[in-house]
Amino acid sequence: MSVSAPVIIRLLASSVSVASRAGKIVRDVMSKGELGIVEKGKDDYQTEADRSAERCIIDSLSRQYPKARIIGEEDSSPNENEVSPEWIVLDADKEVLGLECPASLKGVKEEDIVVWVDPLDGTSEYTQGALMLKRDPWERWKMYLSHPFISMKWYLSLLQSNFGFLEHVTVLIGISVNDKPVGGVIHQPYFKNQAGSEVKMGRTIWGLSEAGVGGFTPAPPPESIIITTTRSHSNPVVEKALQVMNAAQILRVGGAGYKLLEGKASVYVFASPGCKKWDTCAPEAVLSAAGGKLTDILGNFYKYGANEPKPNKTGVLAAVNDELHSYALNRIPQDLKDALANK
Ligand SMILES: Nc1ncnc2c1ncn2[C@@H]1O[C@H](COP(=O)(O)O)[C@@H](OP(=O)(O)O)[C@H]1O
Ligand SMILES: [Mg+2]
Ligand SMILES: [Mg+2]
Ligand SMILES: [Mg+2]
Repeated sequence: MSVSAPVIIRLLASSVSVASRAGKIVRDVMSKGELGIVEKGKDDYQTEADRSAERCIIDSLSRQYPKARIIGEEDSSPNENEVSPEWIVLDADKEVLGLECPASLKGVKEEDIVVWVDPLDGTSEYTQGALMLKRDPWERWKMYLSHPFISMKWYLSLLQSNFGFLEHVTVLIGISVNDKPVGGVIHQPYFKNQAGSEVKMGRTIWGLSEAGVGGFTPAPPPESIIITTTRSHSNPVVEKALQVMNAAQILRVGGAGYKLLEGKASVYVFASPGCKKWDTCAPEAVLSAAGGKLTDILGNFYKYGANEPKPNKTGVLAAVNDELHSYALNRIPQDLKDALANK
């Protein structure tokens, strides 16, 4: 790797490479079918894929950037004996390495960086996707019975959904400096790239402040207001904030990363404290590098320093441009904003 490139560029390039490897781990765990689901809290689950992908990312990055602070959702402390050598990725994406570093980021030192890692965003959709890979209806029913957190309503919607919701799953690596997300990687393990008759799985998108985005072409926003929100963590306050938007359509999809990528929606509204810093750091960096804005429901930016609280207590409001962000912010009633702020 070019040691002459500024550390932000090298770290972003390393993150692009390791995110693809983590995506392969996510697919491999699913193919094996042993998900190893652990309940962390209410509506909050972890699988073997979350744990292994996190070890792959954190070990790979911390070996190369020992002075950066790296924080992962799953808190899986690196243990030399458990990390398979194939999970250590030391190469770096060539396209990102060749980027011109913005002047404001050239002087950033490794110790100034905080990296927020969500090894698998959309765990609910991932575990539900596993059901759909069971072709035998009896096997599928038995697996459903071992997923006590999937309601009958969801089960029926899954049966209608063909491929489940695996496309909603992403791997997120967000890079912050001075509390601000400046670089982000969003990898989609189940994105299908059609090359002739061959299908290659996986796509990686990156964004760097003042430099732009790569790995995809941002679509122009839809003409009418289309909102995206949670599929699996709704509640009456979340619904109230959606009703006031006067939206032409509401798309309910999984994961924080996927909502901002999908290209079909222009605003993401989530009036709930459920998302954490690892859910929003990479998406905020990519969105803002593409001209969008992500704040809480009150319109304030979150801070991404290592000692900041992990929960995004006052919800998420994101839009593809400032105008739509202001529109959505003004529509949310003050009493709802106060209720979240005082929770
Ligand atoms: N009420 C809640 N409890 C736990 N996690 C929540 C939550 N609401 C949102 N989240 C987290 O925020 C991310 C996006 O949520 P959603 O898909 O509902 O929009 C998910 O990340 P993970 O899948 O990485 O855990 C999810 O777990
Ligand atoms: Mg989780
Ligand atoms: Mg997440
Ligand atoms: Mg996660």
